Amino acid sequence: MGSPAQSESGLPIQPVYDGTSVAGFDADAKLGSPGRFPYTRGVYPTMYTGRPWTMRQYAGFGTAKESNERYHELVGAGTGGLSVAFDLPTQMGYDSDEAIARGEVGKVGVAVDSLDDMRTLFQGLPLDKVSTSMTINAPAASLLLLYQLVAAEQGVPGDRLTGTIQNDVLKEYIARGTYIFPPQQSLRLISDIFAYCHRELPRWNTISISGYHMAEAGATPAQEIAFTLANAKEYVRTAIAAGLDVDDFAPRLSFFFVARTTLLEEIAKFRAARRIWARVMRDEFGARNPKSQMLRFHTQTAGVQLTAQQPEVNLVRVALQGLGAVLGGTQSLHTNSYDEAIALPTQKAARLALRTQQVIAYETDVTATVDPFAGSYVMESMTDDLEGAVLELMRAVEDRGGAVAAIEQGFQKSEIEKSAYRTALEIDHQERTVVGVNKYVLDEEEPYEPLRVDPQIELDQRERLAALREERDGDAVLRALDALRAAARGTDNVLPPMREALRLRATAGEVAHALRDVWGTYVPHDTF
Ligand SMILES: CC(C)(COP(=O)(O)OP(=O)(O)OC[C@H]1O[C@@H](n2cnc3c(N)ncnc32)[C@H](O)[C@@H]1OP(=O)(O)O)[C@@H](O)C(=O)NCCC(=O)NCCSC(=O)CCC(=O)O
Repeated sequence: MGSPAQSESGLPIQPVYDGTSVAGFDADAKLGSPGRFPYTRGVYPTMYTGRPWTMRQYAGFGTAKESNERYHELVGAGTGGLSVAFDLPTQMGYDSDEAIARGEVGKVGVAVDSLDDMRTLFQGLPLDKVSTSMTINAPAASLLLLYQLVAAEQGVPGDRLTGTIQNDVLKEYIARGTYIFPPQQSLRLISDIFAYCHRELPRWNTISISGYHMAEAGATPAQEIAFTLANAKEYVRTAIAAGLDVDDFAPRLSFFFVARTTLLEEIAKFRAARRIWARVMRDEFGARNPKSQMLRFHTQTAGVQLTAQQPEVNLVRVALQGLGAVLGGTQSLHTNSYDEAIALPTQKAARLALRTQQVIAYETDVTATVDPFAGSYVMESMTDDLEGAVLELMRAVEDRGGAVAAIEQGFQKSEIEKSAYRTALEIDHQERTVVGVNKYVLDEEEPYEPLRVDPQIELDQRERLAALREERDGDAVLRALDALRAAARGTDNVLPPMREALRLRATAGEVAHALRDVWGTYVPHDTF
């Protein structure tokens, strides 16, 4: 027999697996049936034979008006859910007319400053029918409340709204960077959101606990799952300590992972993650509601694996990555556009990305049966191996005092950086093949015309803000922001006064500043 290869997590992959690889395998305990504890085989009994995953393409750029047009196009092309990308100032809690926002307005997503922008963003989209994901973290409460206010204007009550806010600040400290407040205050705000949604928006997924960005920063699959589940445990612990019942909020926790081109390990990763989470929730937190034990997740194909060289090859990579997500039982999927390593996707590239999902869903047979790899020697062995590696890393986080303490010690970040460095060296030394980059290189590439965001939109956005500040009742806004500060200083849920301020057309930036006044901001203690 040949020597074992190494998986992305550094685990051996044997050239041949056989019955001895799974000797003593207890199928009842490890797999169960689909839709039953420990959910290894998927969270729903019928999975895609009952309903396909949600095709949810992440999009947004420029102004609310331009993004609204892109959403109408996507819905017209057959996408099943919306996914909003916000620009950096919005994600950092600044308005488009602040000095710090200059040059960034509308660049990596849409600029949303106020109720007026939110209304434009969803013009003509019935919020009782479409489910909407918003990639927003530190200012998640504001954007969610603006969405609720717009829905109310459409006559849609909170209990009809479905969607997700990312709201996962712990991974922002580790990998993504759009944090505002220190960890304790961030966790308090997140618990307030859980409590508010339980009362007002019971079908809303209150958080999307994300490994994706850690993976993009270089985390291995085992690190991605371990650090994500460790963060999830921190959120659960905080909410329980704040007096919430685990079965009141845990059914609405959701997750978000990457899908790489290494298909087998990725499928094993999703299966292992479901099994681990089900046991954590039942055995460590005493969750009784099966929905609290189900790890439901969104997947995005790995952006970091896309190349600027020979960009059309990315279409092939994305198809393989998307296939892995589906074979792993994802609930929702974003397939990247082939030009994303270069710029924002063009309309044609965005459509092709959606078409890729449609081919997997409607032209292959992988949706005809649930968890097709179950019982395969290699798949069950790799699922077990990954489970072991993930549990070991989760223990390492616990040994450091849990996710927040480990973040403050720089643990997750430095582990991820080591992995990223190893991968970069392997590519440089040609130990890892990247087609078109270190092998099969073309001497001359065809020119490519990327999408560019018009700088005029920043000026337009500033004008609209100036008009808003002129028109609204400024004194009422100031009073509402004072009421928000008072709630932040005490223990009352901050969302009701925040909603009132936003309804009076306070901007998202003003709301974030009011909270900064009371809570301060987070300064990372980087250890290098
Ligand atoms: C839970 C998920 C993962 C998926 O929710 P969805 O609504 O799409 O799917 P779902 O909940 O599985 O299914 C919808 C409803 O159909 C039901 N259903 C589904 N399949 C079923 C089946 N086979 N049998 C019976 N019922 C079924 C479910 O129970 C549910 O109803 P009930 O609810 O009544 O039970 C959610 O959180 C989500 O949509 N997340 C998306 C996150 C996202 O787009 N993130 C973008 C990040 S982009 C990013 O960060 C990029 C990088 C960057 O910016 O840095």
